[in-house]
Amino acid sequence: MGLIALTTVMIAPYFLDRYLVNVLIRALFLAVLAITVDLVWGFAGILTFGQSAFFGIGAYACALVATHYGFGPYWFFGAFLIGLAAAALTAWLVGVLSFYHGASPLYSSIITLALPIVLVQIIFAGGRFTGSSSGISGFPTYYWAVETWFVIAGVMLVVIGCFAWLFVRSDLGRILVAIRENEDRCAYLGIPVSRIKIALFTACGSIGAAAGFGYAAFTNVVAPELGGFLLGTESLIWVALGGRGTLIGPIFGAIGIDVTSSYLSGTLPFLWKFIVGVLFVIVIVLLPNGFASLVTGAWRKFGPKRRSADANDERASHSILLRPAPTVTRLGSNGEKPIIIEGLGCRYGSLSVLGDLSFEGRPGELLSIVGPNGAGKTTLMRCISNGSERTAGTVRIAGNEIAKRSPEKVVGLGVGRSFQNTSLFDSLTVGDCLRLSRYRIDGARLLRRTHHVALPKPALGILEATGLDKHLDQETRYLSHGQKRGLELAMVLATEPSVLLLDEPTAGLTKTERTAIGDVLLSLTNSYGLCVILIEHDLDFVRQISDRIVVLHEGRMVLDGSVEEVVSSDLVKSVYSGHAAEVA
Ligand SMILES: Nc1ncnc2c1ncn2[C@@H]1O[C@H](COP(=O)(O)OP(=O)(O)OP(=O)(O)O)[C@@H](O)[C@H]1O
Repeated sequence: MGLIALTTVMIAPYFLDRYLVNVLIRALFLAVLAITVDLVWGFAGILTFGQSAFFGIGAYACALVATHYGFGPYWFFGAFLIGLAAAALTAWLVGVLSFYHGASPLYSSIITLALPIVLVQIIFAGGRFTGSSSGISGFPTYYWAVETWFVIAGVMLVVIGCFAWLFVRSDLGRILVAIRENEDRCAYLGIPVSRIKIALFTACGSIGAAAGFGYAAFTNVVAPELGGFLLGTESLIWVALGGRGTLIGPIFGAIGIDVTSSYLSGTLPFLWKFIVGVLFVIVIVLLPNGFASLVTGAWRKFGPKRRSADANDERASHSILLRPAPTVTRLGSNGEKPIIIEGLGCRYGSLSVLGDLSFEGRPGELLSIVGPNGAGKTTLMRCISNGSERTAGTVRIAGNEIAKRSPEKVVGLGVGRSFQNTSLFDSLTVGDCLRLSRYRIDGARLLRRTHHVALPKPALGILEATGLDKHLDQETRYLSHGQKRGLELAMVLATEPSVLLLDEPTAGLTKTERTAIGDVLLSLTNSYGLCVILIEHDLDFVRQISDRIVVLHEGRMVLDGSVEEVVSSDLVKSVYSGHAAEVA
C-alpha cells in the first residue's frame, strides 16, 4: 500500500495540470497536519483547536531564520530543527497544563483554543521581525521545480501516514483508543494516561511543525493565519468530514477541501464557505463517522470476503495467544501486611463521608465491607485506590504509604480495583483489553502489535472458566454481563495486585454465576494468598465466603469481626435493621 502511494506521488506531477500540482503540494502538507489532528482527536479523543499553532511555528521558523539569519543547507536544516524543537516544547508545555492528574477534559480544549490566539498575538507584536499582520514573503528558499516539491510533500505525507498507520495498530495505538473510551479504567489498570497524552501531543506538535516548515519553504510566504484559530478549526472539519479515527479519511478530507477551495474560493468565496459549513452539518448528523464510513461499509458489503480460519490453526483463529506469565512479581503477600488503614477520613466540603476508619487486611483473607446505602463503602474503595481522595489518615499497601499518589501509581504499589458498574472498552477486543492490562508490567510496543499476552495463573483460570479464552477476538460490547464481569476481574488480576478491591462483583449476575465468582474469590485467597476486600449487598454471599466483615454506618466503622460476631451483634442489627434478618 505504502509502495503504491509512493510510486503515485513520484509520477503524478508529470501527468497533472501545473496549477493543480501547485495546489496539491500545499494540500499534501496540510494533509500531514490532518494526520496529527486525527491522532490527537480521532484516536486519543482529545479535542484540539490548536494544532495549527504548531504548523505556524514550523512555518515561521523557516521564514524567520532565512530572513534574519542566513540561508544555505545548514541554515535550512537548522531552521527545520529549531521549528521542530520549538513546537515540541510548546506542545509539551500545553500537554502538561492540559493533562496533569486531575485536569478535566475541558482544560485541553480551552488551552488549545487559546494557543493559536496567543501565537497570532505574538506574531502581531513581533513588528518588523515577524512581519506583524502582513507576514513575511520573498525570503530565500529552494526554488526547485514543482515536480520536486510535489515529490517532497508526497513522500512526507506517505512516510508519516505509514508510521501513523503502524502506530495506531500497535500496542500503544490500542492504548490510545482505550484512553479515548475509558480513561478512568486505564488509570486504574496502571496505565500512565497523562504521560502518554503528553508524549502524543508533543510528537504530533513537532510533526505539525515539519509540515508547516515544508509549506512555508514551498510557498515562500508566511502569514499569521498559518498558525491561527481558523486553520485549527478547519483541520477539525477535514477530520470530521473524512472520518475521525481512520487516518485515510482525514488525508482525503484535507486534500479534497483544500483543492476544491482553491478552485472555488476565487469565484464563489462566500458560497463555498457556506457549502463547506452545510456539508459539515449534514455529515455530522447523517454520517457521524465521516465519508470513510461509506467506503468501508461498501467494501464490507461488496469487497472480497475473508476466508474462514482453520479451526485447528490457533494462530489463525485468534490474533492473540494466551500464555502463563513467566515470573509473577506480586499476587499474594511478601511478608508485609497487604493493607493497613489508620484514621482514614474523607470530606466533601462540610459533609463528612468517612471518619476515623482504622483496620487492616491480612494475606489470604477475604474481608467484606457491608453497610446500608450511603454508608461510604464505595468512597472507602476510592480512598484506598487514589491517594488524592482522602482528607485524613494513612493507607499503607505492603508497607508503602500511598500518600497523594494517582490511581496508576497506586496500582504500582499492588492495588487492583474493579468498579461497581462494569468498566471496559467497548470497541476493543477481549485480547486487546488483556494486553493493555499488562502495560505496567510488560510495556507496549510503539509500531508493532504483540501477538501474545502473558497472564498470571488466576487470570487465565477466570478466562477459561468464563469461556473468554475462546473469544479473544470478540469486541467487549458483544459479551454477556457475566463475561464482562469475568473479563474485568481477569484484567485487574493481570496487573498482579496484592490487594484486590471488588465493588459489588456479583451485581446483576445469575445464581450460578455468583457461585462461580465465589469459588474464584476463595481460590484467590486460599491458593494465591491475595487479600480481597469486597463490597457486597448480597449478605448470604458475604456470609458464605468472608473471613472477616467490617460494618460501616454513616461513614463510621461500627464493627470489625468474624462472620459469627457480626451475625450475632445487636448493634449491627439495629443499624442494619432493614437487612438484619438476612445477616442472621
Ligand atoms: N463526590 C461527592 N460529593 C459529595 N458527596 C458524595 C460524593 N461521593 C459520595 N458522596 C456521598 O457520600 C455518601 C457515601 O457514598 P458512597 O457511594 O460511598 O456510599 P455506599 O455505601 O457505597 O452506597 P451504595 O451502597 O448505595 O453504593 C453518600 O451520602 C453520597 O451522597
